[in-house]
Amino acid sequence: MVDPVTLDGEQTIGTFDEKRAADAVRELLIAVGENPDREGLRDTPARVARAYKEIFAGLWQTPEDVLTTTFDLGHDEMIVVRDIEVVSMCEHHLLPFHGVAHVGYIPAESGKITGLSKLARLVDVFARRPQVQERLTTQIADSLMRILDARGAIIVIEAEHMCMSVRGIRKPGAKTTTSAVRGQLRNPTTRAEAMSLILS
Ligand SMILES: Nc1nc2c(ncn2[C@@H]2O[C@H](COP(=O)(O)OP(=O)(O)OP(=O)(O)O)[C@@H](O)[C@H]2O)c(=O)[nH]1
Ligand SMILES: [Zn+2]
Repeated sequence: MVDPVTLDGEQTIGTFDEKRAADAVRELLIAVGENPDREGLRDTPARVARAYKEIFAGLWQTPEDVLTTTFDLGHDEMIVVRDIEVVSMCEHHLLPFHGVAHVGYIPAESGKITGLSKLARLVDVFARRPQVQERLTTQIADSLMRILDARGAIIVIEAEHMCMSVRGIRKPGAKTTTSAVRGQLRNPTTRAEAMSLILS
């Protein structure tokens, strides 16, 4: 058994236990009144366990793991990547929420920037965990500020929550927008410029 790892100095977790997850899914099937031994469900517990391992893979990664490649391009102005597809799991119901993330930052004066794909990877590190949309948004912003020494960061996430569409209040199509703004992007003019890039 691997030692528990500490992520972002805030979270201590164990390993993904595939057998335990499969046993739990089997129990769940029994609890809902199904027969987990019927042919169609026989492989389901193991399959669901593998799916959860993938869906929650972000629990095994740190933002530092993906923001490794940095260049000094002498570019110290705002960079925005729009419409990064995001799929995460609401921690209240373990149902997906999905939508898009827009990620912008102002690099450190040194011009330390990261590869564009790394911004999408950063989104995934935090999305692939049991989440709430607000925390997902702030964790991305805080990582950019901390790891890239960014002078500013702005993250906007628009998502639809399955827990609001397929159960409970049942309002398909309702979208939730969250934002996190840090550093120089709190300045109203800079923020407005970022928002115009995000919304364009
Ligand atoms: N703020 C926030 N709330 C969320 C998120 N995902 C789900 N929720 C909400 O979490 C709340 C949980 O409320 P509870 O009253 O404990 O659970 P519930 O009885 O299943 O609530 P209903 O969904 O209203 O039926 C619900 O209002 C969800 O809509 C999220 O990312 N952020
Ligand atoms: Zn939910």
